[in-house]
Amino acid sequence: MTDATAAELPRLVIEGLHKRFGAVAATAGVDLEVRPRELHALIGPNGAGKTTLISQIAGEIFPDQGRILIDGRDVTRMAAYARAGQGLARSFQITQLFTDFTALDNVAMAIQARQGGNWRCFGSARQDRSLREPAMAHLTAVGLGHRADEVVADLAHGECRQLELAVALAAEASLLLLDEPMAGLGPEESRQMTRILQGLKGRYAILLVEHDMDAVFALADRVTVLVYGRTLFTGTPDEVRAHPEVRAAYLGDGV
Ligand SMILES: Nc1ncnc2c1ncn2[C@@H]1O[C@H](COP(=O)(O)OP(=O)(O)OP(=O)(O)O)[C@@H](O)[C@H]1O
Repeated sequence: MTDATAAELPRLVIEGLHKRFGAVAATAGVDLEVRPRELHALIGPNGAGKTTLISQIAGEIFPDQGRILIDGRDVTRMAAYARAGQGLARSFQITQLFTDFTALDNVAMAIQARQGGNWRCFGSARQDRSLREPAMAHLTAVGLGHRADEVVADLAHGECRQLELAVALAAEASLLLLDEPMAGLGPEESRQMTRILQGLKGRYAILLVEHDMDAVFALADRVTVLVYGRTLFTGTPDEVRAHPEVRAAYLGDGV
């Protein structure tokens, strides 16, 4: 393989993924590719299977059929923690923040965990510049540098979202699964999160599940539309807006 072809290898490939819950086919044949440094949005009506798909990519549930490849490596049966070693991080629906610690502490702990450190020794590590400096850089990247010394319990909801993103970045993730980052945010917080994701775009491969169509169309390089657990269409935001079946199945509903 030449360097050029290696550079173009998709970060994430989903092939023919199926997952049933009893009678419900939550994922019923999904194909999807996320290219290097692409921000790829996943949209679809409620119940289309978006979260089920993200959970399979993260390794929290296993598919019945199909394959998941990260950087060409088959991870379909790999445990969730091992996928983190492949550069994968999921954020927003499952992240646990330590509410009695500061924003900076939370990010520093994520770095320490990534390095194989022990959180019980964290008190002494708080003063460790090798943790604090990169932690501050991640906080700054998500627009939270000025709140570094705030205890998490005192942060606003939107700021916790920003911190969760910093924690994912601290895990040295290069392939981010972002599950509804705008959920529960007010209009100004959503715009702030859109600006933050715009700043991360091009530095990471991102698969973004989001119902906020303004954010999706502002951010995405490409969009995949899921309907009834299947890939209906993948294209640029303009192609998705113009696609008759997508309009009928999703956008035409005034979503
Ligand atoms: N653990 C489960 N057990 C049974 N059914 C499930 C389970 N998880 C999801 N489902 C069903 O699978 C289908 C897809 O659900 P999923 O949450 O993946 O959709 P979604 O596109 O993320 O929806 P939303 O936009 O509302 O979050 C739904 O019919 C849901 O009820």
